[in-house]
Amino acid sequence: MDWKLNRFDTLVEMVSFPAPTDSTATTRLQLETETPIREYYETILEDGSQSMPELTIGEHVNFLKYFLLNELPAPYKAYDASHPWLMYWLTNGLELLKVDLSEYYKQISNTVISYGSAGMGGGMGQIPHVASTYAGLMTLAITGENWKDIDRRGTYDWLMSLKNADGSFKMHSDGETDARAVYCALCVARVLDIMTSELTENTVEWLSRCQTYEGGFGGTPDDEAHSGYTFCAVAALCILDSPKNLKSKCDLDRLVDWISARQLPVEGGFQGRTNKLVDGCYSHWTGGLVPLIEMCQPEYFDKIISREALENYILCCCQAQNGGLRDKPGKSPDFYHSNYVLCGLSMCENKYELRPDNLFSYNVTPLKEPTVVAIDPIFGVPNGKVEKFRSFCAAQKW
Ligand SMILES: CC(C)=CCC/C(C)=C/CC/C(C)=C/COP(=O)(O)OP(=O)(O)O
Ligand SMILES: [Zn+2]
Repeated sequence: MDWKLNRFDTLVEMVSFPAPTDSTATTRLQLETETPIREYYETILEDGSQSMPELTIGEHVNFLKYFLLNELPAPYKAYDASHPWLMYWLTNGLELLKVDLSEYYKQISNTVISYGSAGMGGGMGQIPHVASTYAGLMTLAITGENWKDIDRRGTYDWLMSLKNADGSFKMHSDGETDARAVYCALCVARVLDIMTSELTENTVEWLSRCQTYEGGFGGTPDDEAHSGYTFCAVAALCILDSPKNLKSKCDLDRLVDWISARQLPVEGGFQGRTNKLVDGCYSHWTGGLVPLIEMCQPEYFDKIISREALENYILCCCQAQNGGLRDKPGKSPDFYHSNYVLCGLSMCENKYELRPDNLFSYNVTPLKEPTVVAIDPIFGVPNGKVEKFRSFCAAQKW
């Protein structure tokens, strides 16, 4: 019998599976993706002919700033229901890159508030949607403007209208129910300080039911585990109760194993679900789970994933030559990937620990000279922004 050490230095039995007799579309795609990445790493790491690339900050700033300040080209009409998302991805990406956007804060905020004050739509005149509202309010948390224009009572009543009896939420009136909706609704309720026991009744139980036999969470109970939904579910559990208590709300060990298994051995980046390809945005959706668990179980610090391998993937494979960050080599950069790859890089550069005196706030310690701003691991904006917005709201009547 063969034995090996797992990452907690415990002996485990090695299981060997027979080699597949034939390739499948999945294995072919995986090989097509990993082979050029392996070859590229070999030129850097083995013969030393190239050095590890740095974050090309200037190029990424130009890419994001151009699109923040100019009219979007025609192909972007597909984003017509995602105006608040465009504002969030571009503003947050630039803030993470330490750009001072204060001269544009008022203009950005006036645009965002035009999407609604008691739930925001995807654009002017569109029905309110929790994902648009999450993105819009996170943008306002960054800018610090127009906070008094938010109708908190109206937002609360609207969130209650989206609540299902089983504790879950719909994305919009008559819309779909999933873990994204729960995360977005709770982020909105927390930042506006309108969380009540009525709003959150049964929600922990519903989220717990989304954890699958694999250890990750599906969008709804019995769905396939996917890191987009896993991030939403686990971050939502952290909003409902301190990250310290995560282990009483889910099978934490299974979750930890599932997260570790999402880091691909050649690429170093993450996939979002079993047997799928690496993608830069999972640096946040999968990688963002790591600090939440490290805050709950400090002894797991740097044992769940390799931050170094993820940084290699981000720096070597996600940077487009002319600026912007992307899913993988061969893909074009976009705002969504630019933001979430930078969020992942920020997680790599910092250690998060719960404060002993307040289990909802955390100390952030840089692990090295940071290239990007430290992110709030639950809300996805620079650390401290949500608490400032929440304190402002807590001092107002509603
Ligand atoms: C707050 C908020 C709105 C969060 C969104 C979370 C998120 C990213 C969910 C992902 C949903 C999903 C099943 C993608 C699969 O896409 P795919 O099949 O194209 O990708 P894959 O092959 O990598 O699984
Ligand atoms: Zn992606």
